[in-house]
Amino acid sequence: MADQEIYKGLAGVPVDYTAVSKVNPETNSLLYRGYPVQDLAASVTFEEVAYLLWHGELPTDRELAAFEQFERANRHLDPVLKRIIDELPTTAHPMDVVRSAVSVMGARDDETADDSPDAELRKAKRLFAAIPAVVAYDQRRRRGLDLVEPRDDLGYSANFLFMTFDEVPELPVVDAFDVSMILYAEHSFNASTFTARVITSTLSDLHSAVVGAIAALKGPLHGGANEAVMHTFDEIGEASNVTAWLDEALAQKRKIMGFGHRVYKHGDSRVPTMKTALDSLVGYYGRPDILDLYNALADEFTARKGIHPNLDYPSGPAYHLIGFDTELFTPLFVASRVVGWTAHIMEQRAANALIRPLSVYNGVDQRDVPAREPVE
Ligand SMILES: CC(=O)SCCNC(=O)CCNC(=O)[C@H](O)C(C)(C)COP(=O)(O)OP(=O)(O)OC[C@H]1O[C@@H](n2cnc3c(N)ncnc32)[C@H](O)[C@@H]1OP(=O)(O)O
Ligand SMILES: O=C([O-])CC(=O)C(=O)O
Repeated sequence: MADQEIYKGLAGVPVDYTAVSKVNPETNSLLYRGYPVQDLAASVTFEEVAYLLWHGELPTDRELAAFEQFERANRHLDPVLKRIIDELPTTAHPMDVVRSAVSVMGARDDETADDSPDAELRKAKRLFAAIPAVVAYDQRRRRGLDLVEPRDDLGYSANFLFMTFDEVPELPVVDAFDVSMILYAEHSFNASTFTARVITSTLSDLHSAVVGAIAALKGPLHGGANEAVMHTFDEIGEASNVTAWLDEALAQKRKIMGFGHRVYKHGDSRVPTMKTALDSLVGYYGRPDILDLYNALADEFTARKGIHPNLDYPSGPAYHLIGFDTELFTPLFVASRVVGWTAHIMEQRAANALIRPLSVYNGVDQRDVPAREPVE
């Protein structure tokens, strides 16, 4: 029945309940377990947000101390994993490296087959702790530099930057990076989270679901857009070129990366908070040219098309200013979103139903297989 209604891209279709986060396009707001994300970004660390997303409540001082201890104890790059990463060509995209790394972590985790809630939580926390070392080392090896061991006296974000750049970062940089991690951590049934839930729904394991989620995040219509934003900035060069560049891009019907959203149609709730973090980085690094280009493109594209920036738009230039190579931007998104993915994996497992929608067949009608001449 080709005239049966279908919901292409599942647009507008609610497929399950979630208590992890609430995306509200009417009020342009995002709640993590009931808390407005911009309030969390202003007052707590990424570690506390991760705890909140997994456990449903912010940690007490004692709970936070125990979690921080666990995280710091699991930060090291497993030497076996390092050897495997070293075998991967630097022509491989860093998303392929982090996806392969999580797959190896799954194969080497003693609890992979244990899907009890406690084991799932421990695996989620181990991934949270270990992914930064993979991303940081991948950037370093691409630059011909050695591994930097983690430091136990630094928080998650400061240590992440330390392992990448081999120097203790200044507070404004740590703060902006931490805010980006908080904002990227969770966003309801986006494509990568939904992928993780589909995989979990078959009763597959947590690492497999995260590997699938990374694969879904890689695409430029989703997480890959933060990298693509920087390529756009490089192409445009400077603010004065925006109009001419946009004329041509729109004439070619190109998608402008970092703009538009499936759910938010009047602006992404996270952009103002990330834009403030970008402003602070622009001031810290003395790069008003980046802000001029950012504003020129955002103002002109939104005025012409009524399409607003999404979180990837301010995050791209922010990561560039901090010093990350452009191809590493989406792996940074992975490091953060692994929290949301694993919270959803646990939620899916706790009230599972196999995810298996229907399709409406529109191929050729039933026909007979042609008779074959017998082979001599
Ligand atoms: C963290 C995140 O993952 S946020 C998303 C990151 N992705 C991007 O930034 C990639 C660029 N943006 C896009 O491709 C889209 O806005 C999406 C995929 C994010 C959402 O798209 P959808 O909800 O499926 O809407 P769709 O792609 O159908 O867009 C509706 C219309 O707006 C246009 N449009 C939407 N976004 C853009 C854009 N960034 N540039 C140019 N046109 C756009 C589409 O071409 C379409 O126009 P049409 O009706 O004339 O064909
Ligand atoms: O919600 C979405 O579709 C995409 C997004 O913004 C995210 O995953 O952060």
